[in-house]
Amino acid sequence: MLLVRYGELALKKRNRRMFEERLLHNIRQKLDPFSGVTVQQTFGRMFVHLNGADAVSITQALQQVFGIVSVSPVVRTELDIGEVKGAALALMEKHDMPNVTFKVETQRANKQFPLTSQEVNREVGAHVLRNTRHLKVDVHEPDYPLTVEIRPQGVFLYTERFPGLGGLPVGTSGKVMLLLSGGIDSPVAGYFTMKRGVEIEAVHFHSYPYTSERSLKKVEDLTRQLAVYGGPIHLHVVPFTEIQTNIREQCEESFTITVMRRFMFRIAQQLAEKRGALALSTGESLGQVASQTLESMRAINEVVQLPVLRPLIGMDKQEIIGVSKEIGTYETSILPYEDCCTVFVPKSPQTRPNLERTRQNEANLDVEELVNDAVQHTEMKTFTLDDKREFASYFD
Ligand SMILES: Nc1ncnc2c1ncn2[C@@H]1O[C@H](COP(=O)(O)OP(=O)(O)OP(=O)(O)O)[C@@H](O)[C@H]1O
Repeated sequence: MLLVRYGELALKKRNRRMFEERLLHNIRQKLDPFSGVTVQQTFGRMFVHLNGADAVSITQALQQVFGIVSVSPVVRTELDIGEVKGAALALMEKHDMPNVTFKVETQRANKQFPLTSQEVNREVGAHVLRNTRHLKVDVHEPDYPLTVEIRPQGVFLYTERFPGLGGLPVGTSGKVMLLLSGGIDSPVAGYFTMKRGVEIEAVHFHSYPYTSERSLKKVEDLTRQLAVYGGPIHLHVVPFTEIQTNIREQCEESFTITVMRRFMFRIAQQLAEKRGALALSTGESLGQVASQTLESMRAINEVVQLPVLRPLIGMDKQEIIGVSKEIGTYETSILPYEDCCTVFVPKSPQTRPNLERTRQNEANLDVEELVNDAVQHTEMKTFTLDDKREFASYFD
């Protein structure tokens, strides 16, 4: 079986129970495709009973679940030193090669056990040394620390510890609406938002026919990739052509980007309120492009009341690219595509838009009607880890 450790030990009692229940739910959901596998929560950790399923694939799946600190394949024996020695030898035999070292580390949480930790270390270590050809003991830097945990329910032995993603289980910190473009940054922002336990829904602004079906497919693929970490994700696709056309006709060219972003935020906020999301999240970082200066952010933020999370604010482009490669979104993000923001690019956009002039630029637009109309025609699709379960629906 697999031993799953989780962190955030500072959590208070009530929060801790919620954390554990949610983590258990998320692990079960993640392991749903593996038949026969069961999960059990006991004494501050979880055990995954493999029942014949492949330990490597399941460990990899668990390494994509937020809230898990590490995973170890473990062997359980009865509270009997003879059995412990046998299990220790079976675990170490596969590493019996020249120049490989080990060390037995016993933790005795069960004081009823007749031997002390030191005695278990000695007996188990001696048994392994006697029955293998090459293995040697190194107490300082062993290749394989062999942990023996003696607990009331039995003895648990393991040599490996695979790191998890850490963070909090998705669903323990409320819901956020992520503005998801087809670029590199916003999927990474979605990943970091989920890392702190937030469930996300995504919103994408699509300017058909200026932006193609292919660019929409790309955003759907990115949503699917984020669902690997967050469970099923709803994607709201907003028709944005009408608004962009109006902006182009009515606004000074240099203000089009700022005004367009204000519309995106207004619409995202309405959708967030409909769906019970408490904040927006974007892939903005400071100073990367003209629209990402503090002055721009202030002009854009002005139109919403919900908090706007910007998880990438302290990151350099190279760091963001590094994360996007690790989480598997990079290859999709760099596919050529048109975003609604790149279709009508002004020659010299305002880098420090003045608030008063921004408002004046919207004076000739029927903001409320345009926003309501876009929200009404928004289409919602749901993407899960398992593509076959994808379905589409509409809401008014
Ligand atoms: N078509 C869109 N649909 C939804 N959100 C968008 C769209 N275009 C931009 N955004 C949001 O605005 C943010 C800033 O967009 P911008 O194009 O200025 O930056 P970017 O650094 O290229 O971001 P990204 O790599 O995520 O596209 C994006 O990270 C995303 O959150």
